[in-house]
Amino acid sequence: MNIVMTIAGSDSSGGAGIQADLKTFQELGVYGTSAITALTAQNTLGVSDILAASPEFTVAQIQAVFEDLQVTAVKTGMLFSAEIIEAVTEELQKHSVQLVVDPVMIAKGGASLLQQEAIHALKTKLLPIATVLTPNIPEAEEITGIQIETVQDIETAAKKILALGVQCVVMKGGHLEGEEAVDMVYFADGAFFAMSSERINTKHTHGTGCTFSAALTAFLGKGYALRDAIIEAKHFIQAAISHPLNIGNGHGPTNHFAYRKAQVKGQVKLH
Ligand SMILES: Nc1ncnc2c1ncn2[C@@H]1O[C@H](COP(=O)(O)OP(=O)(O)O)[C@@H](O)[C@H]1O
Ligand SMILES: Cc1ncc(COP(=O)(O)OP(=O)(O)O)c(N)n1
Repeated sequence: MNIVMTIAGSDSSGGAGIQADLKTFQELGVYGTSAITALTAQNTLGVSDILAASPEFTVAQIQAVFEDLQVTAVKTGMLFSAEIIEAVTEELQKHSVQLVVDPVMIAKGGASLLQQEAIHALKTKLLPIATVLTPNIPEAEEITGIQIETVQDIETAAKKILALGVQCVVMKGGHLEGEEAVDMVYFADGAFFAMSSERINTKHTHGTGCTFSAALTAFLGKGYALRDAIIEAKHFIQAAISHPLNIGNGHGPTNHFAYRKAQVKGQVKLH
């Protein structure tokens, strides 16, 4: 059995965070474990409260799992504070795992899920040990200080991120405009490719980034090569966005159960 882990915050409404990750893991046939960094009181309209775990308790969860189970791939989501990032990095450095870092910063409703002063720790501690970083455009802007408006800006920002030590960066284009949702993938060795899929006209995109990075982690845990895992994760999120559940009064969740039933072949084009 392939065992993977998510280190992230709990979303009480189940569309993002730990809940989205575990549903995605289950759907992709890997065994999901978790370390919860924070509880959020949240629904499809927004986040109303946050209770962070201590760095010590976050690490205790990771240690309990790793002492007993053979985890091969880990993702991080909401990490909330510099103290949690530092503690998680120190612990993960002891293990040989593929690490997907989703640099969760702001929820769709505008709530801050990462303290401003934690961005330095993300860049200097966690990124150097990461296999792949999956920022959306605002997150890439925050990490690099570059205002991203053009494809050239995306490339410049990606190169700045790779210089921090991560092996690969997926610049997610969900926040851009256009008929296609385009993600651009850059590797430290200079390789590059872009993936595009039809942009679905929907407000039900709560947890898209969490779900994409969880699917990527699951495919890495199953032994896929990094490039193939990224492409298959894009298929997974496209299926999840294309088959809406239509629940809640705000930004509803994606459908984590659509991938197996949906016809995903040909939905993602590579450039
Ligand atoms: N409306 C959409 N239609 C199709 N794909 C989308 C849509 N919105 C986001 N995506 C895809 O979902 C994934 C997550 O992207 P994004 O929404 O930018 O992340 P985040 O949730 O971190 O803001 C990316 O692969 C992106 O291209
Ligand atoms: C607990 C928790 N973690 C992460 C997020 C943000 O998830 P993301 O996938 O970036 O989705 P949106 O916030 O853009 O919908 C969250 N809301 N809660």
